[in-house]
Amino acid sequence: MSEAVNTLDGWYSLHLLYKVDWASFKLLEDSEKDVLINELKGFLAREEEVHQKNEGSYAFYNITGQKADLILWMLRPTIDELNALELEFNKLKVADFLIPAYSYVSIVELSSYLAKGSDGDPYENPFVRARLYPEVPKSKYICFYPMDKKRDLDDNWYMLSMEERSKLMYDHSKIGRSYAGKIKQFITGSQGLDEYEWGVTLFSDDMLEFKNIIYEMRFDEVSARYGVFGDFYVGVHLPDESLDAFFK
Ligand code: VOV
Repeated sequence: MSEAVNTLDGWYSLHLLYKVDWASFKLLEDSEKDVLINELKGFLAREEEVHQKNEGSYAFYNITGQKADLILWMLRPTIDELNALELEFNKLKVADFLIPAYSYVSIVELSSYLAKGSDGDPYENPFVRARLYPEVPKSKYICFYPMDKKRDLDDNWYMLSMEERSKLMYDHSKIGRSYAGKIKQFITGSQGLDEYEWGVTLFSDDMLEFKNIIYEMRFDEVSARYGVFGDFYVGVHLPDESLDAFFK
């Protein structure tokens, strides 16, 4: 059996994607829309408060295309908190007009392929903590997709030796690092929690950078040989001040 990689695991992660039932929504009076939008703003303000206190984080974006209209990404120390938050969100008035499109449960993950052995508890290392309990940025654009590593007989990531996987991950990280300052990436592990093995959530102020990095990585062996991808969701940041324009 190949040696399993150790992971450091941070906040729990829940991606919720919804379509808006515009036909029903448009029948509401403006005053009813205002009540609903204000209630949603209250929910997001509470998310922002938690984010500011570094007790969790979140992102709220308008998805482009017909797969969904909205993505709400929430991070918390426990799955119980995410479970309660999902319930709270579903009880908002706006949820009467939202149709679930996709959801993804995972945990912020840091693998040890490239870790330099260091003394002490890694969970106390400030650099590690910043990765495991991250501040999600409010970049203009988001790109989210789930993915697997292949388990075919000929190409099986899980049957490679630790040395081979570490070498491949090193090459992967070299490409990733060339996008420093352009893309912020969050890898969440979902083995045993959801359909795919990882969620990839990227943020950038330039949508083209998503295409650039993902295309470049396709030529790298980790993705070219072993990457299996789910649906891609891209979208535009939906800050508080844009909610009225979005819904009305
Ligand atoms: C800004 C871009 C960027 C950077 C810097 C980066 C770097 C790194 C490092 C250093 C490491 C390993 C340590 C860790 O941090 O876990 C990883 C790990 C990982 N990555 Fe990555 N990745 C990026 C970006 C990036 C992208 C765009 C993708 C999607 C691949 C594609 O073809 O669409 C991806 C995938 C992953 C995955 C699935 C893992 C976990 C693999 C596993 O088997 O455990 N990643 N990644």
